[in-house]
Amino acid sequence: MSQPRQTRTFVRREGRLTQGQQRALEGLWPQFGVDVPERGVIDLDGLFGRAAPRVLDIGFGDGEALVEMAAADPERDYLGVEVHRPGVGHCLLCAEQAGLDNLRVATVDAVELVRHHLPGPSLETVQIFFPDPWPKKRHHKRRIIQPAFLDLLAERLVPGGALHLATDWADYAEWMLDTLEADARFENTCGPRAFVPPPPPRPQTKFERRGLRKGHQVHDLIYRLRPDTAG
Ligand SMILES: C[S@@+](CC[C@H](N)C(=O)[O-])C[C@H]1O[C@@H](n2cnc3c(N)ncnc32)[C@H](O)[C@@H]1O
Repeated sequence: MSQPRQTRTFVRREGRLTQGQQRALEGLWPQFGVDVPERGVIDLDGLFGRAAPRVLDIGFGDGEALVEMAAADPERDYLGVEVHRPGVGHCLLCAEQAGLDNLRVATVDAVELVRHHLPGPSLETVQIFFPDPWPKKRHHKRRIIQPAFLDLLAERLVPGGALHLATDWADYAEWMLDTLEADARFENTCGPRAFVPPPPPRPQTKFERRGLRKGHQVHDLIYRLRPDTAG
């Protein structure tokens, strides 16, 4: 499959905020929010107040699965990035209820965050659960999984770091396989062109439930950055 290089991303930022979400965005931002600088990389040790293995969750939606993962895994730090502000507000409310101190949230374009503001190699895991599928063929170039994005992830992941993807769109699952298997820096942890056998090692997400209700099959893929090819 020939795939275009990624040139720009298409994101939906706004949406109706509940009063609680609006209050959370204002009141809880100092505790959980990441003020991404106009230029330069984020000091992750300073942000989390410690040195620890780090997980980047791209497009966390309402954040409930992300909060569940962070709460169950206090030894690792979780950095979520999401542009849809109601989801961010909901995530902040959940993070406060869970009493988390290992979660931080950014509301910028994930591609820009990874490209310009994350030091490399700094991430033990990157997870992208149910990214926008862009099902029309003429929109495939908008999909976040692209060779150029893998270039960025290969630079930001630590040697041996994991890239965990999930989708409920069969065509996107094949696209992910084609893109990752063509990149010699990444190794499929389940064997060539294999999906992770169910159940996947992660909580169920909101969009996953939506897909299952529509009768979609869910596919998870976990790749590792080969240690000798780390960026
Ligand atoms: C289909 S939803 C999946 C949400 C969540 N992971 C789940 O499984 O419920 C995709 C999410 O990715 C977010 N998103 C899409 N492109 C993004 C980008 N470039 N940067 C940050 N978030 C993005 C959207 O706002 C949306 O909330």
